[in-house]
Amino acid sequence: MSSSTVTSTPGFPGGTILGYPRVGPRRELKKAIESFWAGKTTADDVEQAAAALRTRTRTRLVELGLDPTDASIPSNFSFYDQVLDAAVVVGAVPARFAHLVDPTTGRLDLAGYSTIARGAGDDLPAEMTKWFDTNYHYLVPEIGPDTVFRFADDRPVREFVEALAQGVLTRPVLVGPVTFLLLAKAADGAPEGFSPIDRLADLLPVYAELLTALAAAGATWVQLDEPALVSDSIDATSEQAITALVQAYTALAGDLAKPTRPALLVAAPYGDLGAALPALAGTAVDGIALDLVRGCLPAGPVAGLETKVLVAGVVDGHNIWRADLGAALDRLDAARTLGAASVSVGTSTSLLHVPHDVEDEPALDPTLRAWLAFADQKVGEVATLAHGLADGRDAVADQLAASSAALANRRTAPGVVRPEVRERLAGLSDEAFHRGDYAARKAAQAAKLQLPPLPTTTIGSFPQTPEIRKSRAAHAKGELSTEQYEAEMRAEIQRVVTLQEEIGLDVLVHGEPERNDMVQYFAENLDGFAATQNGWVQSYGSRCVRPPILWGDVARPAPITVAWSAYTASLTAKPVKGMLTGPVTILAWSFVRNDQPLGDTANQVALALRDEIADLEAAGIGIVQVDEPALRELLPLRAADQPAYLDWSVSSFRLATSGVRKDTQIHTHLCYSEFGEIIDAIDGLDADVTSIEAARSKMEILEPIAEAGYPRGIGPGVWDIHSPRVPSEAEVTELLGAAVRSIAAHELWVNPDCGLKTRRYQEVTPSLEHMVAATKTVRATLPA
Ligand SMILES: Nc1nc2c(c(=O)[nH]1)N[C@@H](CNc1ccc(C(=O)N[C@@H](CCC(=O)N[C@@H](CCC(=O)N[C@@H](CCC(=O)O)C(=O)O)C(=O)O)C(=O)O)cc1)CN2
Ligand code: MET
Ligand SMILES: [Zn+2]
Repeated sequence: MSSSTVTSTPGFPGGTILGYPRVGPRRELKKAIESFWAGKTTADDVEQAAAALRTRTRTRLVELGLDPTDASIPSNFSFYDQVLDAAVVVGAVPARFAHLVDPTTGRLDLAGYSTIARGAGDDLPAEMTKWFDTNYHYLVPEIGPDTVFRFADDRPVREFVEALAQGVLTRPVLVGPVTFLLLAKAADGAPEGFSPIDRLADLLPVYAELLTALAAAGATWVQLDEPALVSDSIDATSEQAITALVQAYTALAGDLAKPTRPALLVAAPYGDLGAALPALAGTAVDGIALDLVRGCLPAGPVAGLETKVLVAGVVDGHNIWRADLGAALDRLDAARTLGAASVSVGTSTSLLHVPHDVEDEPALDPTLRAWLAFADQKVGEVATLAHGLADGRDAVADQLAASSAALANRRTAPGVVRPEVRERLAGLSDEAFHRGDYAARKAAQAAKLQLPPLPTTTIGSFPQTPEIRKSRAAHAKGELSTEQYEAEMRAEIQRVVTLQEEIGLDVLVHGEPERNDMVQYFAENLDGFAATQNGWVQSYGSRCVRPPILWGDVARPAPITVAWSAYTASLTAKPVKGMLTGPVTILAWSFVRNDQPLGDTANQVALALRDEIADLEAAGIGIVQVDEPALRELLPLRAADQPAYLDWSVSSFRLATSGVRKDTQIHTHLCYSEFGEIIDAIDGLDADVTSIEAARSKMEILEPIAEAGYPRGIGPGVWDIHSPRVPSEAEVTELLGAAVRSIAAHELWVNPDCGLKTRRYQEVTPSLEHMVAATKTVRATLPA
């Protein structure tokens, strides 16, 4: 503990942020890395683009008021994902990728790194899953008893040196060792009962080595992100996690003395540390960053904090509403009562989850724009609050007044409250949430739809080709008339229908060519939402989304999808599945108003969807899929908060889908595989058919479903569409074989893991052909 007594760091008096967007305001990194993947540029070109982007970020952050000399500027760059980066730094490349590591340098090049992320040839990619309760995805590390940890890549040191050479003393950001291991899965072949966290003692020396190297390069602070400690959903009991936390930071901070190591800031974004806070405060780390937007403030002083910097995360890194600066200053005053050596202003999470700059949205209504803060505005808020904290509220009186005025304006602006929407919701009876007996529905649907056993279908989208995107961009710019644009989309639907008929699929889709994104599209067609032009946020790797802003009461001014689905149905004798995005997912992938409970907002969206489904049914569409891939994502990280969430989320889905006749088949689709824990909620949705991701985890998901005796239709994905790999017919046959062994064949559907929008036809056509051929093989094995 000797090191902490020599700490005299004042922390970050000008404020700090936990991280900043990495893809660039015009998605520069996405463009650079995708052209490398396409073989059009070299790894050096990508490195140069990345270095330019890092320089731009640092310059911008200094301009916005962060201090370039006290390590308040984080360095959190990544080519794809920070969890994969951590694995690469500590040498934990799964054995199956060992051939990608250069035997002389012991390093992975950008091509090898990309292969782990995306797969290539026979190399299946690492598993990908959601990062806490966000729409960001990380690559799951694979750790076994024999994984050799070594300091394999000094990229964090090189990036620190690069910044220093440009006059900016950055704070390198790394995924902390405890979170890294808690998020990892046991490598294939690990013995029963083995858990990656068992390897903590072997991993810590590598982190120590890295910290030592960073200190030698001149780093004064390093940030280690430990969000696993705010979540009960991670695969460890909280006592185990806390024990690991104490072990880790006793070793890294207590046993390793400064200046051999930099000061350590342990960050706990996304929620509340709970009992982990006093435990962490008892170690010799130099700073703790708390999420004071999602988390609570302890009631009084915390023992151990008196030697530490407390970074008070009062500016929301997860949403885009302008901060209530007065309330944030109150919170900072309260944070001062915890007894820390000093309090610095911070963001609650990295700013990775918000777009760059609200000033880059010229088309946004100016009234709405005044309510918003994107990453750059949030850095400004941090600087203002730091000023107010240091010099008193009078010093920032103008900014406080502007913040209160924006809030007051938000409360009273037209459209924020629409009485007719509120009255319709208040008048709903219990009946609006129930569909009636499944067995009767199943019989009515079977009689109407006449499908073969193991019906084949897709999840909705077909490839978003460059031509489709160009047309949409031209239409948005006014260069292509609406008439021409819609004619092109109808021609695309015609092609997609013909292809599905040729391949022999049983339930057809229209392919969603007219949608820029499954949430943004609906937001653009509903009242109460605003869409952005440049508000890109990284979702995974090079893939980005522009989350819409849900600012007012939601209503549907006119049918949205009906004409597209009806047109599709006119082209084929096969059943056509209508395609909507569910209320929970629309909320999860938007920036949602924070002035009323999420459940109320969800029900407003649900009513709009209920009307859309009624119109689809009236237009003769017999199957409607309502996607809820984000149902798991919004699940609160603390177990105590989960039942209330599951209650409103499931109810809103039922409100959307319960208005139909019993012979109308409702499908839903959920991505991601850890559904064991929400199996009851999936059951509660009461959908007739549910498709889920299963291929990347080799159908492991079927076990909890079979154990729970799940009673309705289920379509475990047999093709991992997140990878450009084409699965062989044999591979699909094997996955389907596994499925029929655990799920009753009459409830089993055959489909890919997810939509095909990110894929190319050269992958889609053979993969779907393999899927249909494999289905025929497996059908032949079924008892008559
Ligand atoms: N919101 C959301 N979250 C989600 C998913 C999802 O589908 N939506 N799926 C899961 C996985 N995440 C994903 C996230 C993004 C994408 C994706 O494909 N994103 C696209 C952008 C989609 C989009 O907004 N497309 C627009 C804009 C396309 C574009 O880049 N246009 C060019 C111009 C066109 C040209 O000349 O090529 C430009 O703006 O520069 C459109 O089609 O209209 C990308 O990164 O490339 C896929 C999956 C989980 N979370
Ligand atoms: C992320 S879930 C995607 C569902 C949507 N229907 C699609 O096929 O793209
Ligand atoms: Zn999906």
